Amino acid sequence: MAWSLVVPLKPLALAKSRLAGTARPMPRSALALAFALDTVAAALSCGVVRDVAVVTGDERAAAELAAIGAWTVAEPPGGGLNAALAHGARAVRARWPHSAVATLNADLPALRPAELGRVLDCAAEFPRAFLADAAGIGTTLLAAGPGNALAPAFEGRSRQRHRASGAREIELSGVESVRQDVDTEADLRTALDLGVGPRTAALAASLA
Ligand SMILES: Nc1nc2c(ncn2[C@@H]2O[C@H](COP(=O)(O)OP(=O)(O)OP(=O)(O)O)[C@@H](O)[C@H]2O)c(=O)[nH]1
Ligand SMILES: C=C(OP(=O)(O)O)C(=O)O
Repeated sequence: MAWSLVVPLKPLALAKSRLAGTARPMPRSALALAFALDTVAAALSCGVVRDVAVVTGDERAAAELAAIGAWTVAEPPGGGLNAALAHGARAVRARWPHSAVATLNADLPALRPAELGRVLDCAAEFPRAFLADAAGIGTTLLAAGPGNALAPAFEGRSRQRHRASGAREIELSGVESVRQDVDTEADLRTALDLGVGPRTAALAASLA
Protein backbone atom coordinates (compact mmCIF):
# COMPACT_ATOMS: atom_id res chain seq x y z
CA MET A 1 0.00 0.00 0.00
CA ALA A 2 1.26 3.51 -0.80
CA TRP A 3 1.02 6.01 2.04
CA SER A 4 0.70 9.76 2.25
CA LEU A 5 2.17 11.09 5.47
CA VAL A 6 1.02 14.22 7.29
CA VAL A 7 3.77 15.79 9.40
CA PRO A 8 2.76 18.63 11.75
CA LEU A 9 5.28 21.31 12.66
CA LYS A 10 4.82 24.17 15.11
CA PRO A 11 6.33 27.57 14.32
CA LEU A 12 10.04 27.07 15.01
CA ALA A 13 10.19 29.93 17.51
CA LEU A 14 7.62 28.13 19.69
CA ALA A 15 8.76 24.55 19.15
CA LYS A 16 10.60 22.29 21.56
CA SER A 17 9.84 24.36 24.64
CA ARG A 18 10.88 21.41 26.84
CA LEU A 19 14.45 21.81 25.56
CA ALA A 20 14.49 25.19 27.29
CA GLY A 21 15.57 25.51 30.90
CA THR A 22 18.26 22.87 30.60
CA ALA A 23 21.67 23.36 32.16
CA ARG A 24 23.02 24.72 28.87
CA PRO A 25 21.09 26.95 26.50
CA MET A 26 19.91 24.90 23.48
CA PRO A 27 19.20 26.43 20.06
CA ARG A 28 15.61 25.19 20.13
CA SER A 29 14.51 26.55 16.75
CA ALA A 30 17.55 25.15 14.95
CA LEU A 31 17.07 21.78 16.64
CA ALA A 32 13.35 21.69 15.75
CA LEU A 33 14.20 22.41 12.11
CA ALA A 34 17.01 19.82 12.02
CA PHE A 35 14.72 17.19 13.56
CA ALA A 36 11.98 17.96 11.02
CA LEU A 37 14.37 17.86 8.04
CA ASP A 38 15.88 14.54 9.17
CA THR A 39 12.43 13.08 9.90
CA VAL A 40 10.99 14.08 6.53
CA ALA A 41 14.09 13.05 4.55
CA ALA A 42 13.99 9.57 6.15
CA ALA A 43 10.23 9.29 5.54
CA LEU A 44 10.66 10.22 1.87
CA SER A 45 13.26 7.43 1.56
CA CYS A 46 10.80 4.81 2.77
CA GLY A 47 9.64 2.58 -0.08
CA VAL A 48 5.93 2.61 0.85
CA VAL A 49 5.72 6.39 1.32
CA ARG A 50 4.39 8.14 -1.76
CA ASP A 51 4.48 11.67 -0.41
CA VAL A 52 4.84 13.79 2.71
CA ALA A 53 2.63 16.78 3.47
CA VAL A 54 3.92 19.13 6.17
CA VAL A 55 1.31 21.24 7.96
CA THR A 56 2.94 24.37 9.28
CA GLY A 57 2.53 28.10 9.66
CA ASP A 58 6.30 28.59 9.61
CA GLU A 59 7.47 30.00 6.27
CA ARG A 60 11.15 29.20 6.69
CA ALA A 61 10.47 25.62 7.71
CA ALA A 62 7.97 25.21 4.86
CA ALA A 63 10.55 26.41 2.32
CA GLU A 64 13.32 24.15 3.65
CA LEU A 65 11.04 21.10 3.80
CA ALA A 66 9.70 21.77 0.30
CA ALA A 67 13.30 21.94 -0.93
CA ILE A 68 13.88 18.34 0.15
CA GLY A 69 10.68 17.08 -1.49
CA ALA A 70 7.75 17.55 0.92
CA TRP A 71 4.65 19.50 -0.05
CA THR A 72 3.27 21.96 2.43
CA VAL A 73 -0.18 22.76 3.77
CA ALA A 74 -0.81 26.11 5.47
CA GLU A 75 -1.74 25.97 9.15
CA PRO A 76 -5.51 26.28 9.65
CA PRO A 77 -6.46 29.27 11.81
CA GLY A 78 -6.55 28.89 15.60
CA GLY A 79 -6.74 25.12 15.91
CA GLY A 80 -3.76 23.43 17.54
CA LEU A 81 -2.23 20.06 16.74
CA ASN A 82 -5.31 17.87 16.15
CA ALA A 83 -6.97 20.48 13.94
CA ALA A 84 -3.74 20.82 11.95
CA LEU A 85 -3.57 17.04 11.45
CA ALA A 86 -7.23 16.72 10.42
CA HIS A 87 -6.73 19.61 8.00
CA GLY A 88 -3.60 17.95 6.56
CA ALA A 89 -5.46 14.65 6.12
CA ARG A 90 -8.26 16.46 4.25
CA ALA A 91 -5.67 18.09 1.97
CA VAL A 92 -4.16 14.67 1.25
CA ARG A 93 -7.56 13.14 0.47
CA ALA A 94 -8.43 16.11 -1.77
CA ARG A 95 -5.32 15.23 -3.78
CA TRP A 96 -5.53 11.43 -3.48
CA PRO A 97 -9.15 10.50 -2.63
CA HIS A 98 -8.49 6.82 -1.90
CA SER A 99 -5.19 7.26 -0.13
CA ALA A 100 -3.99 5.60 3.03
CA VAL A 101 -2.85 8.43 5.29
CA ALA A 102 -0.68 8.48 8.40
CA THR A 103 0.51 11.23 10.68
CA LEU A 104 4.13 11.26 11.76
CA ASN A 105 5.57 13.60 14.38
CA ALA A 106 8.29 15.96 13.16
CA ASP A 107 10.62 15.20 16.05
CA LEU A 108 11.95 11.75 15.11
CA PRO A 109 15.55 12.56 14.07
CA ALA A 110 16.68 8.92 14.40
CA LEU A 111 13.95 7.68 12.02
CA ARG A 112 15.04 4.74 9.81
CA PRO A 113 13.13 4.22 6.56
CA ALA A 114 13.04 0.42 6.91
CA GLU A 115 11.52 0.61 10.40
CA LEU A 116 8.90 3.09 9.21
CA GLY A 117 8.10 0.70 6.36
CA ARG A 118 7.51 -2.16 8.83
CA VAL A 119 5.18 0.02 10.92
CA LEU A 120 3.19 1.14 7.86
CA ASP A 121 2.95 -2.43 6.51
CA CYS A 122 1.51 -3.49 9.86
CA ALA A 123 -0.90 -0.49 9.92
CA ALA A 124 -2.16 -1.49 6.47
CA GLU A 125 -3.84 -4.52 8.04
CA PHE A 126 -6.26 -2.38 10.11
CA PRO A 127 -8.77 0.43 9.43
CA ARG A 128 -6.93 2.65 11.95
CA ALA A 129 -3.71 1.95 13.85
CA PHE A 130 -1.16 3.80 15.94
CA LEU A 131 2.34 3.50 17.40
CA ALA A 132 3.08 4.55 20.99
CA ASP A 133 6.06 6.79 21.66
CA ALA A 134 9.19 5.58 23.46
CA ALA A 135 7.88 6.89 26.78
CA GLY A 136 4.73 4.77 26.38
CA ILE A 137 2.41 7.72 26.97
CA GLY A 138 2.06 9.52 23.66
CA THR A 139 1.79 8.58 19.99
CA THR A 140 4.27 9.07 17.17
CA LEU A 141 2.20 7.69 14.26
CA LEU A 142 -1.54 7.37 13.61
CA ALA A 143 -2.67 5.67 10.41
CA ALA A 144 -5.99 5.39 8.58
CA GLY A 145 -6.54 3.13 5.61
CA PRO A 146 -8.39 4.19 2.46
CA GLY A 147 -11.89 5.46 3.24
CA ASN A 148 -11.27 5.74 6.99
CA ALA A 149 -11.20 9.05 8.85
CA LEU A 150 -8.00 9.71 10.79
CA ALA A 151 -9.74 11.17 13.91
CA PRO A 152 -6.51 12.36 15.58
CA ALA A 153 -6.56 12.63 19.40
CA PHE A 154 -3.00 13.75 20.13
CA GLU A 155 -1.59 15.73 23.05
CA GLY A 156 -0.90 14.44 26.53
CA ARG A 157 -1.86 10.78 27.11
CA SER A 158 -2.70 10.14 23.49
CA ARG A 159 -1.73 6.44 23.52
CA GLN A 160 -4.66 5.70 25.81
CA ARG A 161 -6.97 7.99 23.83
CA HIS A 162 -6.09 6.43 20.50
CA ARG A 163 -6.59 2.95 21.94
CA ALA A 164 -10.00 3.97 23.35
CA SER A 165 -10.95 5.40 19.95
CA GLY A 166 -10.78 1.91 18.46
CA ALA A 167 -7.46 2.30 16.65
CA ARG A 168 -5.29 -0.84 16.79
CA GLU A 169 -2.04 -0.46 18.71
CA ILE A 170 0.98 -1.60 16.68
CA GLU A 171 3.07 -3.79 18.96
CA LEU A 172 6.10 -4.46 16.78
CA SER A 173 9.52 -4.70 18.37
CA GLY A 174 12.61 -3.31 16.69
CA VAL A 175 10.99 -0.05 15.57
CA GLU A 176 12.60 2.21 18.19
CA SER A 177 13.54 4.83 15.62
CA VAL A 178 9.83 5.44 14.86
CA ARG A 179 8.99 5.70 18.57
CA GLN A 180 11.89 7.93 19.67
CA ASP A 181 10.50 11.45 19.73
CA VAL A 182 12.76 14.11 21.20
CA ASP A 183 11.16 16.35 23.78
CA THR A 184 13.90 16.59 26.41
CA GLU A 185 17.68 16.62 26.58
CA ALA A 186 17.57 12.99 27.78
CA ASP A 187 15.49 12.07 24.69
CA LEU A 188 18.11 13.78 22.53
CA ARG A 189 20.88 11.68 24.08
CA THR A 190 18.86 8.51 23.44
CA ALA A 191 18.24 9.53 19.82
CA LEU A 192 21.94 10.29 19.33
CA ASP A 193 22.73 6.79 20.65
CA LEU A 194 20.27 5.28 18.14
CA GLY A 195 21.91 7.31 15.35
CA VAL A 196 20.36 10.51 13.99
CA GLY A 197 20.13 11.99 10.51
CA PRO A 198 22.83 14.31 9.14
CA ARG A 199 21.34 17.69 10.09
CA THR A 200 20.74 16.73 13.71
CA ALA A 201 24.16 15.03 13.87
CA ALA A 202 25.92 18.16 12.59
CA LEU A 203 24.07 20.43 14.98
CA ALA A 204 24.65 18.12 17.94
CA ALA A 205 28.36 17.95 17.08
CA SER A 206 28.55 21.75 17.04
CA LEU A 207 26.96 21.83 20.53
CA ALA A 208 29.22 19.19 22.04
N1 LIG B 1 1.08 22.33 12.61
C1 LIG B 1 1.13 22.19 13.95
N2 LIG B 1 1.98 21.30 14.52
C2 LIG B 1 2.00 21.20 15.87
C3 LIG B 1 1.17 22.00 16.72
N3 LIG B 1 1.44 21.65 18.00
C4 LIG B 1 2.40 20.70 17.97
N4 LIG B 1 2.76 20.44 16.69
C5 LIG B 1 3.73 19.41 16.21
O1 LIG B 1 3.29 18.15 16.75
C6 LIG B 1 4.41 17.34 17.14
C7 LIG B 1 4.35 17.04 18.64
O2 LIG B 1 4.37 18.30 19.27
P1 LIG B 1 4.67 18.62 20.79
O3 LIG B 1 5.55 17.60 21.39
O4 LIG B 1 3.37 18.91 21.44
O5 LIG B 1 5.46 20.03 20.66
P2 LIG B 1 6.98 20.29 20.43
O6 LIG B 1 7.20 21.62 19.84
O7 LIG B 1 7.55 19.16 19.66
O8 LIG B 1 7.59 20.28 21.91
P3 LIG B 1 7.16 21.13 23.21
O9 LIG B 1 7.16 22.59 22.85
O10 LIG B 1 8.25 20.81 24.19
O11 LIG B 1 5.80 20.62 23.62
C8 LIG B 1 5.64 18.11 16.68
O12 LIG B 1 5.92 17.70 15.36
C9 LIG B 1 5.17 19.57 16.71
O13 LIG B 1 5.91 20.43 15.86
C10 LIG B 1 0.28 22.93 16.09
O14 LIG B 1 -0.49 23.65 16.72
N5 LIG B 1 0.30 22.98 14.71
C1 LIG C 1 1.60 15.49 21.20
C2 LIG C 1 2.15 14.34 21.50
O1 LIG C 1 3.49 14.20 21.58
P1 LIG C 1 4.51 14.71 22.69
O2 LIG C 1 4.84 13.53 23.56
O3 LIG C 1 5.64 15.11 21.84
O4 LIG C 1 3.87 15.86 23.43
C3 LIG C 1 1.39 13.07 21.64
O5 LIG C 1 2.06 12.04 21.80
O6 LIG C 1 0.16 13.09 21.61
